[in-house]
Amino acid sequence: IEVDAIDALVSFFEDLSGNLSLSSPVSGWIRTSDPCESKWTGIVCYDQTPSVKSITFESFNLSGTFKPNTICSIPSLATSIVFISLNNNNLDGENLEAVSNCKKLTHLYTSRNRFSGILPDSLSHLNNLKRLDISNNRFSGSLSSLPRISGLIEFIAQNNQLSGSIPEFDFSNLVTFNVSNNNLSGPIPPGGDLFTAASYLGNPQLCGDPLPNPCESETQRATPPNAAENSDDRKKSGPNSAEILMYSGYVLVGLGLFLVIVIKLCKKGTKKEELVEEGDNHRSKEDVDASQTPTFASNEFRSVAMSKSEVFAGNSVESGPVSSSLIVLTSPEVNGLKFEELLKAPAELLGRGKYGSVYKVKCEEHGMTLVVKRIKDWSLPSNDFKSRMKRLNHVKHPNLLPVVAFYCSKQEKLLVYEYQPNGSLLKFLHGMPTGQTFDWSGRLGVASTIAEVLAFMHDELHQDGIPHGNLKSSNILFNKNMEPCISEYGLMAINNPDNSPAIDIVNNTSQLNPDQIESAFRADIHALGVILLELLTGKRPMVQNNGMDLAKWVVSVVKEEWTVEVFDRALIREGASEERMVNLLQVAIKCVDRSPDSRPSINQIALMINNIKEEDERSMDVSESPFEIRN
Ligand SMILES: Nc1ncnc2c1ncn2[C@@H]1O[C@H](COP(=O)(O)OP(=O)(O)OP(=O)(O)O)[C@@H](O)[C@H]1O
Repeated sequence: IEVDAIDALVSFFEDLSGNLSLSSPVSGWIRTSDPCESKWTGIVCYDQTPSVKSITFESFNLSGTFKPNTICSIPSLATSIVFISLNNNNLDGENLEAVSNCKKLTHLYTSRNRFSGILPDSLSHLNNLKRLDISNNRFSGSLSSLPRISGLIEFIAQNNQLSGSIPEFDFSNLVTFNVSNNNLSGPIPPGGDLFTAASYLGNPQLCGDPLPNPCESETQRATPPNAAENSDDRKKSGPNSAEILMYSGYVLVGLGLFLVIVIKLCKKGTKKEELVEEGDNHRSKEDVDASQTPTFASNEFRSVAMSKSEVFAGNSVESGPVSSSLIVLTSPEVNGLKFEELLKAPAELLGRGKYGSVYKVKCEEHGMTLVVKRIKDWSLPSNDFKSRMKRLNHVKHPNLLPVVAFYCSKQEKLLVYEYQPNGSLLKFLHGMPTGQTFDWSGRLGVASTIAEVLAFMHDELHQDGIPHGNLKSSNILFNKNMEPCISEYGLMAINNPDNSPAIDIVNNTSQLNPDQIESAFRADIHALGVILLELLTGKRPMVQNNGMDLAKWVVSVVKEEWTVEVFDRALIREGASEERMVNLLQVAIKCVDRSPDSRPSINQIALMINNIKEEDERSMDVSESPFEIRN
């Protein structure tokens, strides 16, 4: 790295750090060392060229000033830095408009600081920006220029003092958008209703869909003059009371529908009520006759569903309040599948997990095989479940298995996925027929993909408080191209490896406070660490011979300096690089750290694993040269 860039970085950090002592030790950041070679804290460099890729100082208690001009005026830094995160410090800013000279920036995170003043217009020159988080500061001014950033997929700006109207963003491109608790006013622009009211609440002068208060012209049209007082009252009492009114309406509609269904069922006579036992399910005789083969449908599910067999295709999940018999199909591939067909189709029990049973269901007419997961006793209220489904449906990643349909009632919830023909990572690692191997580069590829998907999902769903909650090797499935996909994101109770009383046996994130949600995300990191350990050791995550779980066992062996002992013999035999296995092991051990706060962030983990993978790929290229000696 050039001297002027090093000088600029050191001055930049001096300005950031302020006078207070930092919450974590920082190494490097002196003029006599190189940021990439000496691995300065908070700096990540590119592998191929020694230049700075990202600067991350999250929760360091930095109390100085963010002066982007110091780094963004140096061409080599301005053209290399893509990621800056200064979340959760005590920073203020100076000459913030200069950040627009860092033209390559894709991520800019400045949440939870003391930034104030007008949000610089020049941010709109950051053409590559994908994610911008300025939440929880004191920024003022308008948002008018931001829609010019065409590729923006995340804009998080709640809890500031922003004013003026909301401009016309390309909402269909945004996956996260939150401007709640500002001073914004006027109507929510077209497309803004793709997000829920939570994205807009706390701006008393904002109106229109999805907020409960219509805009003035609409109010005048809808309410007689003598009702104006009432509508004012409603505004004063705040959106919560209005929301309550709205939801009460939904409840009434739901009750109405429920009554209709019950009456219809009664009219159908008692024939259907003759139940026969089948395993732990009660099924009607008629149903048993209809399909001699076992199906997955419980009587409760079947009776409600059969009385109202509907297929709701495409984005019907968006269409507002729904009755408890609703099944929503969100994938074009399953579009057109009749609900009865799904119910009657032959089903094979794949397993009974902690939270329910999983069935493979063959819908022959459609040439499709689906998987239905039946969860019992998940206390998440139906409305919360539906809004969670809606949110999850917005977040897509090619290596994340989406829910293609769902059903919910108070007693049970059904989730439908496409069947993945190549089994799970658990099976791949621990149930391979002898003679077959799962080689090092394959394992490293899986590790890097899972970390990348998890980083993406955490990024997308952190605001919503939705972690995976049940990440494990049986939930990593190989698709038809043998690519690993994470399944069951955000659907289950929260794993609690730390046995923290804070999140003990809670299965409804909406009941968690922010600290508990944070713990839940950190529990995902622990779970990822266990998967990395399974990949490295080839051992199951369960209790080992001596009564320890895998993480404890690995940590104890490494402490005794017998590190090589932990690796899967197959990897050693294959001649996998010991150095890179140790590097991955170090990442895994950090992930399973007993103190959740000491675990690295998912973005750091994804970067570290990716670096190991890139190094591995490079070494393979070079090793093809006859002069190369492999380590
Ligand atoms: N979409 C799918 N395609 C193929 N196999 C699947 C699919 N979903 C789940 N499975 C497999 O079905 C089996 C049972 O799944 P289940 O989710 O019940 O297991 P689990 O992950 O051990 O339990 P739980 O998630 O309830 O803790 C597992 O082997 C899983 O890999």
